[in-house]
Amino acid sequence: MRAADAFTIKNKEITSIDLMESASMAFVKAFAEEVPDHETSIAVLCGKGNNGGDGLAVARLLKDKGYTNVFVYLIAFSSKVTEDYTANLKRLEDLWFPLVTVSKAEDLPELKEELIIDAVLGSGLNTELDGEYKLLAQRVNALNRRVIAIDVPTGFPAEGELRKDSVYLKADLVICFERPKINFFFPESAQAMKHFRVVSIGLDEDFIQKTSSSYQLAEALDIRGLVKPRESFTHKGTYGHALIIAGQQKTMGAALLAARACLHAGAGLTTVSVPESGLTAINTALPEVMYLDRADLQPDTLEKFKAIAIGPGLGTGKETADILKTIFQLKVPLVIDADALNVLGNSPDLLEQLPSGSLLTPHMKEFDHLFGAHQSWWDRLETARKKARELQSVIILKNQYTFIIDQTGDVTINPTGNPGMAQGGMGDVLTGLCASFRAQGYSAKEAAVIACYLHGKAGDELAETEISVAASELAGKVSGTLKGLIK
Ligand SMILES: NC(=O)C1=CN([C@@H]2O[C@H](COP(=O)(O)OP(=O)(O)OC[C@H]3O[C@@H](n4cnc5c(N)ncnc54)[C@H](OP(=O)(O)O)[C@@H]3O)[C@@H](O)[C@H]2O)[C@@H](O)CC1
Ligand SMILES: [K+]
Repeated sequence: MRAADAFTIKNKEITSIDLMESASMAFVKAFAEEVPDHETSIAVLCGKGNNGGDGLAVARLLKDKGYTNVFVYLIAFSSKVTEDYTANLKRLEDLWFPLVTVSKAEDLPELKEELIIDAVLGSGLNTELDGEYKLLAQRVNALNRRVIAIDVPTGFPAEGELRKDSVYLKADLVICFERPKINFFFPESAQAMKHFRVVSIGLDEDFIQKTSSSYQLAEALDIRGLVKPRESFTHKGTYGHALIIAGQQKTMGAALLAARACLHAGAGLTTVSVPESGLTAINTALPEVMYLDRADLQPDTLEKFKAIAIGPGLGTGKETADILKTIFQLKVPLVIDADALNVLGNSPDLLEQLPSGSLLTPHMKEFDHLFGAHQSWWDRLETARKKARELQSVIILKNQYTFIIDQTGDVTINPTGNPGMAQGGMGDVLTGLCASFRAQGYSAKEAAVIACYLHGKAGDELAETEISVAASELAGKVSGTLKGLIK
């Protein structure tokens, strides 16, 4: 993003001070939606870099907009200032704006304001906070006021490991410029911020698009671009035959959920392989779904499938390992989940035989069981990027924001989904969706991106009217949600 700033200034005939003005205006517009009451008393804490420069411009623009109680505190711990900071300070001084200079954290007065705007440090941060900045952050945190940060919370690195003992100036909301930072998507970011929103500041979009970044945020438009419309004269054979190998006598529900999702996501045919005791349940609950006896899981029977998903409720015993050995010999695209992942975690030799182009769908525990324990999500994601390249497979690392890591190590972040979906069976549904899209001929990465986005989006739609979302309900909803996405 810093490169995009520089490119825009150079090529769009916009000066850096005007870009700062544009960023500050975008901030103020979003701020006004969040804090509509113009009487709110606001303290703007400004460091001496460009983040502080934004803060000074924001204070002036808030006044212009009719906010009557805006107070500026100049956090003067450093002797260095930027040019645009100085220019914005002059603009404020010309308006006789009252300014309080804070040379040491202990000099910060007992702030009376209801709301604090954090413009102390932004993306220029080069190491974790210590000294006066750390003391300042701790003092402000202790006030327990509502804090809205400009671009990033002070002390929060845009990328790299988020250490548990780091100190940040905690924000309720971050209004950040142009693109979210990768570290916003890790659970550890909760130590520094509750929510974020992104505002456009007019950076050169072509440049951003062309600049290769290892991280992409999935958007509805991407899904529209990926999903192929259904053409006339197509038939069930066009949309592939998926097989789901899942369930034991006491975990039949997992198989039913995966099969249900596979069916509703549009596979031409769905077959499920469960113990025979599950046959009645399949016939009753999912009359469209066919059954394959476990004894028939042999290479010549399996070659005909366009995708095979394995794992939900399957158990971690020898049977699962044996089935994995069989399907690893085939040329059929695979989706590996749950107990099948745990079996691979138990046997590295078998993991080495994983066919390229497979799709793995671990949650954090399954991931760490497969590839070793991790202290931070940054490290976990780095391992996922390495392993996806080594295995030439796609990894869906499930989390509040799910990461989809492709064979080149690039990461697509899925933004859909909500806490209402925190219920058992959701992973089984996702596996069914992956199998369905793989069977329909999508690549492992395409299938993963469509499945994750659709899964969360269907959940979001249900959560508009429901506190919690049941997995079976979600599985039944995906077809309608997909239709809405591609309209
Ligand atoms: N580029 C653009 O065109 C636009 C940029 N914009 C805005 O600029 C922000 C980035 O501004 P920035 O690059 O000036 O850095 P900023 O975050 O203000 O801090 C710089 C100072 O912090 C210091 N410092 C670093 N780490 C430290 C630490 N741990 N503890 C203590 N000090 C530390 C560092 O000192 P140094 O290490 O260099 O001696 C330096 O003096 C960005 O977030 C956005 O808000 C928008 O206006 C849009 C246009
Ligand atoms: K900040």
